Amino acid sequence: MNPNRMENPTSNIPAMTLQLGSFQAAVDAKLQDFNARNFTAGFWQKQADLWVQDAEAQQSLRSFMGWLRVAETMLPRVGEIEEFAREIKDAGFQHVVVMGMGGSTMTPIVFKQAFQQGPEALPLSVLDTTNPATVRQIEESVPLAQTLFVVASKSGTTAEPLAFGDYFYARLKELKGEKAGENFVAITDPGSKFVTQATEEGYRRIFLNFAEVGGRFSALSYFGLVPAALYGIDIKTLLERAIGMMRATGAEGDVAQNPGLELGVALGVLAQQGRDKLTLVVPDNLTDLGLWLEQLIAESTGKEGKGILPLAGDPLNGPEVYGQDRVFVYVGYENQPDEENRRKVAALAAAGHPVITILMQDALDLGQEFFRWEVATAVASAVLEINPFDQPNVQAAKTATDQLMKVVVEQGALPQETAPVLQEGGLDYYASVSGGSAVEVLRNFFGQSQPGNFLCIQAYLQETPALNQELQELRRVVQERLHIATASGYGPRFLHSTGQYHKGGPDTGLFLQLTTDHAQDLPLPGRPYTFGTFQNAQAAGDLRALQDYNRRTLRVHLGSAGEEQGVASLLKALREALA
Ligand SMILES: O=P(O)(O)OC[C@H]1O[C@H](O)[C@H](O)[C@@H](O)[C@@H]1O
Repeated sequence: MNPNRMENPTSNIPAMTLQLGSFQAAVDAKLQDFNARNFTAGFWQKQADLWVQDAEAQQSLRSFMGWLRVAETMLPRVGEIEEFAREIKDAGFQHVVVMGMGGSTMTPIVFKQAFQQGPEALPLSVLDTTNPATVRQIEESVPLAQTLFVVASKSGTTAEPLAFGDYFYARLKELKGEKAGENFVAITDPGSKFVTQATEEGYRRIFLNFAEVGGRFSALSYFGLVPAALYGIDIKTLLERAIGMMRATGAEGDVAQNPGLELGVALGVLAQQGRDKLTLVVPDNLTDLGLWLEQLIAESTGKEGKGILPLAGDPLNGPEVYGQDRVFVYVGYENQPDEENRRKVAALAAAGHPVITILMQDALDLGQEFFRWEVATAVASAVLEINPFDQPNVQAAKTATDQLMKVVVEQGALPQETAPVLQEGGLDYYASVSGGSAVEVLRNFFGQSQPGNFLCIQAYLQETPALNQELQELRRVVQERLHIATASGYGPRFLHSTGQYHKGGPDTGLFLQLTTDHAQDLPLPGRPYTFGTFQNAQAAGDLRALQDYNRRTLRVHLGSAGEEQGVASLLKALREALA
């Protein structure tokens, strides 16, 4: 590492190159306009009228800007967190499972992929799905009595983390009786209801985070740092590099060039010009950074019919395949050639697509990058004149799910479904389009596609490498035949991420929901329903919410065909439908 890094931190900011082609002039004009309005100074002073004009919205916006200086707040607490990590190791723990949704677990997911486990540290798993097969898989893969469960929920009221906590607490009680709490840690906001529960259940430790730091902006707070320290990451350096980026973006006064402002203005202006699909290209060891960026950008900007749609994992192809709605962002490492990706991205730039490139020195630069992207997301939201810190349409799916769960509690099962438009080969198709065969239903559904649209696969299934491959192939077929963007997410994870954009952003999505019968379901202790019913209710609730927003939806229930086999049949029909 460069020994001068802390003396002059801004000199080590990872290189960012913007190749904006014909969009450069519009971006420059907006930058000039922002600079003339002293945007950077106002930004750090939390001047809410830079975003919205409504007084109530301004007040709410200001109250969620604690992330601006959270890295500085956390730096003196590094000792406390590292001491805790040592205590856990000394107590004989052998594994850590972080459980939560959205912003509360996305950062550990990135860390687990981007870093090697530290030599003195513990292996890490993350649970962020109600899928019973996944819960079971995690349970079977860890030594339960020697596992530390970190329940991470800012609000302390999110249904999933509370269910995960209750499930594993009951399992630990069977093993350790009244001492079960020794294996549990909470990260939550002061005063949340969960603080009371965790205290009553004798949790080993409760880390109180900060009310003014929102979930998706919490990477550099306890939510990101406690799992990072347990996994053996040098959190001091991570924070120091984030502080370097704070300075570069004007935390200590004016700067000649502000990398967060430049990125944010570019993304905001490009979106206004129709380049609203932010297509992420990363090397294999950074694919989960794509998930982190998705939740940050989609949930912050996807509202009021506007927004930037970040796409993680959209197949990288030749320029002729893409429409005019793309901006490509490559994030990689200076010293990692990643030749194929870089060559393809260069071809896209040469063909006139806007391309942004960010090269990090090593994974610890993620500290800086989290902060750069947080600033850029807030800036892009100012260009779009929206409040980046609320998520008004996430609630729609939660409310619909809650209503369905009420029926489950009262009547013992989810309400009867309407009949599918088609049943074929063990698969049930539910859609507003009809057809006499799967091929026809798919042809009619995708026949609605227009330039600038996107396919969104919503898989309420067990994530496996084989299924990932199949879904990727499905995306490739749609991308190559229809020339539209493709997104894919596992439910309920994406509900706490891109789900906001799906309902609050522009009406350009074609939503393909995949559900299954849960062959090996798991009961939830103290509740009259199973994980499987919970996941099905989440799928049904979100489908209802999407339909309430008049989105185009197709649900394919894979039934008991087996998930991989079911998707394989669907893929076969899709190939024929789009031939
Ligand atoms: O941390 P929690 O309060 O449990 O919230 C978890 C997630 O829930 C919601 O869906 C929000 O839209 C996300 O921004 C948040 O990260």
